[in-house]
Amino acid sequence: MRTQLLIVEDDAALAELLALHFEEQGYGTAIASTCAGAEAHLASHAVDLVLLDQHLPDGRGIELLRRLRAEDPELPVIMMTGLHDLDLAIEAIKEGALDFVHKPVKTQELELVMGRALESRRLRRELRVLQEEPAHPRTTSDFIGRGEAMLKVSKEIALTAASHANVLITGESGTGKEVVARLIHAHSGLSGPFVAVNCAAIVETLLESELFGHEKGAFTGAVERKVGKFELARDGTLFLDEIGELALPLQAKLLRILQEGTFERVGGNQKLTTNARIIAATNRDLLQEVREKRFREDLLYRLNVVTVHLPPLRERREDIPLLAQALMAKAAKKIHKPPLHITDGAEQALLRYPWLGNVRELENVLTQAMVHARDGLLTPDLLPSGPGEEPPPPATAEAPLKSLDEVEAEHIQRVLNHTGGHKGHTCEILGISRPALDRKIAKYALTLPQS
Ligand SMILES: Nc1ncnc2c1ncn2[C@@H]1O[C@H](COP(=O)(O)OP(=O)(O)OP(=O)(O)O)[C@@H](O)[C@H]1O
Repeated sequence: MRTQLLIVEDDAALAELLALHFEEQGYGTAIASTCAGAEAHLASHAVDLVLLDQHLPDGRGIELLRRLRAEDPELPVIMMTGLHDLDLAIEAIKEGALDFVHKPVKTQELELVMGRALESRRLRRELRVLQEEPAHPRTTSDFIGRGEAMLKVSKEIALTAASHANVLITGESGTGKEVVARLIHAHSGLSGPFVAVNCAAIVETLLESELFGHEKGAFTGAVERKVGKFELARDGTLFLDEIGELALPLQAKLLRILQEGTFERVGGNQKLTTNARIIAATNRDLLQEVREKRFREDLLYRLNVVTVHLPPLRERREDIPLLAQALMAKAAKKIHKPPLHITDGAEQALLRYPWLGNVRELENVLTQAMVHARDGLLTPDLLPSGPGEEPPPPATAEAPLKSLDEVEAEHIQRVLNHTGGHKGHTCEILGISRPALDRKIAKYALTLPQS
């Protein structure tokens, strides 16, 4: 996507010269000869950088700069000032201009200054994204999975990464969908950031502005213009987690973006373009959701150009020992306690356990064990299925087959027993929210042991 430059200059010959020069350099350019013209252009076009002259027929450039900064504090503006106008240059910087160049403008100097301005904007954007996002594995060595099932996944990641096609990652909660999305991004060669949005964590009305941004005054509380995740993910990846939770009106909007590559901020009429690669994830069966008319079929096919399926941990138990080591090493850095030595008994327990909350549950159980361990050993009593409790029956032909509900009820009860009925810890281990736990307790009439 071309970088869009707005030249605000009333000297038509100079404006044309600059426009021509930067068009040749690959920029998209527009010219405004007045403050009013510049503001009108900015209200209806996406602009990456403004070149602003001080003397304009309907006002001073510095005043326009002040208004532009109030409207959008992230818009980079470069002032063009007279050679001896040092006071003005200083004032412009104070008002938030990123830089200034003296007139007569030398295009080479301007190129340098513009390059710096765009780079600083990119870094600021990335910094903001990093501040918003928790750290996650970025390299394949952080991704554990040596068994058959995960080798297949690794191969899919490698094949998918460079294609830039939209990807749908499916798998139960906690199987590592976000880890895989980040790996695909890290190996894609895309220059922009990885931006994650959890579609289930934000109420529908706010999700729209989170995704698309909003204009100042678009609704009560919109005191400033907000840049949405689609804009932040420019040249990068937008990770839409729990896409199955997206409400139907937003599904329609998302479909339009995927078809046309354009969108508008909430309360705005400016058509913005996006080139973000979309990676979506879900723990739902989207085909079933389509059959039940809760998910748009056309959207599913747009998102699902490539599918990566992550099997549940209980179907790749061979990875558990290695994962346990890696997850303890990771937790050690967070809680400042050393990783534990896994005893044979504990390894057997880890291999038997159902892990309905998958890798996240394993991570939480091990972190808790590290907190409680006394002698550097991981022993079975530190794990939810400790001594005194019956291990799950082996899956032989004679063993009675249980429904998923029965297994779930039994498992949640076991974790509740382990935490002494502490709901917060139980949620952490299971990787589910507090309301979800309360619903399950009511549904299965589970009992809360007193600690
Ligand atoms: N293969 C793996 N190797 C190392 N760590 C992993 C792996 N898979 C998952 N994890 C870790 O397990 C935790 C859960 O992973 P992640 O958040 O990616 O799961 P998810 O499937 O996106 O979950 P949800 O559906 O609940 O959003 C994270 O802390 C992640 O770092």
